[in-house]
Amino acid sequence: MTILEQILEVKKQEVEELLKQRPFKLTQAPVEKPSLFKTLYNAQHLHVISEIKRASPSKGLIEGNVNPVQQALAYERAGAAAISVLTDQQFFRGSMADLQAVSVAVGLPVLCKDFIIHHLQIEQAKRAGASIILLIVAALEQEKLHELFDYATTLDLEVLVEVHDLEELQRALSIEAKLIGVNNRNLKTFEVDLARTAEIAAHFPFHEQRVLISESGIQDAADAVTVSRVGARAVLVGETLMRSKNIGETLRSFHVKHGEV
Ligand SMILES: O=P(O)(O)OC[C@@H](O)[C@@H](O)c1c[nH]c2ccccc12
Repeated sequence: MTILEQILEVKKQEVEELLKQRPFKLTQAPVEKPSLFKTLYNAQHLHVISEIKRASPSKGLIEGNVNPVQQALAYERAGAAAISVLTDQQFFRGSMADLQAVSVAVGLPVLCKDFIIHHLQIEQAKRAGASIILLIVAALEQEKLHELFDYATTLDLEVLVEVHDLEELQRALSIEAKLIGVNNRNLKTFEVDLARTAEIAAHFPFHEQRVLISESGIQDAADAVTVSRVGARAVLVGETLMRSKNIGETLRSFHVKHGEV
């Protein structure tokens, strides 16, 4: 079984639990967040979606003792475009409580980073204050992908649709996804290669109103230049920022000006 298959097995069990807890009570009205799409579409430089990531299946423990709110505030001060919060508990040591605390603390858009396979997870994310959810094309049948995308849209959530190859790009385009992320990490083998972004970019309809985001494996300014050159409007960065001793400096080093590289 690949790691993605293992994670999806656990997600099915989690959804069973969620079904028992239904209906959810909305404890607080979610706060209005700016649109990530608008920020990226109108930007003059490459933006950073900064991730709260304690651990991962590929890297093990990254920063187990992080205070998610302090980390998110540091990202906000440094000029992040959005905060991504891993909410998966078993494989990434995150939680919905992390997301909720971060969403209340920052004014930025907040992405619920999880493996979503059921609409109840989307409701849960919304309830915790997410303004964006992730849908991973490789984890979903096309019909389900479409259904979950439409459902999130009706809840006023933005949707980051994650792809890894050209076939998945076509699937994302066909549901009218506007925020499309290329995961440079293969979720089946953990292999990281920024060439994935270049490959997808070569077939990306930049003339339509869509933005391309390069996810995973961004380590330094040279990597940011590499993906910016092929047309990425943002990078999604976890580990490098989690380990950084100077978040402001690291993050700003990724703010490569468009058209100047
Ligand atoms: O820590 P990195 O290599 O900067 O990667 C961040 C992010 O792209 C990665 O966490 C990620 C991208 N897509 C995912 C899907 C599920 C879990 C995690 C991810």
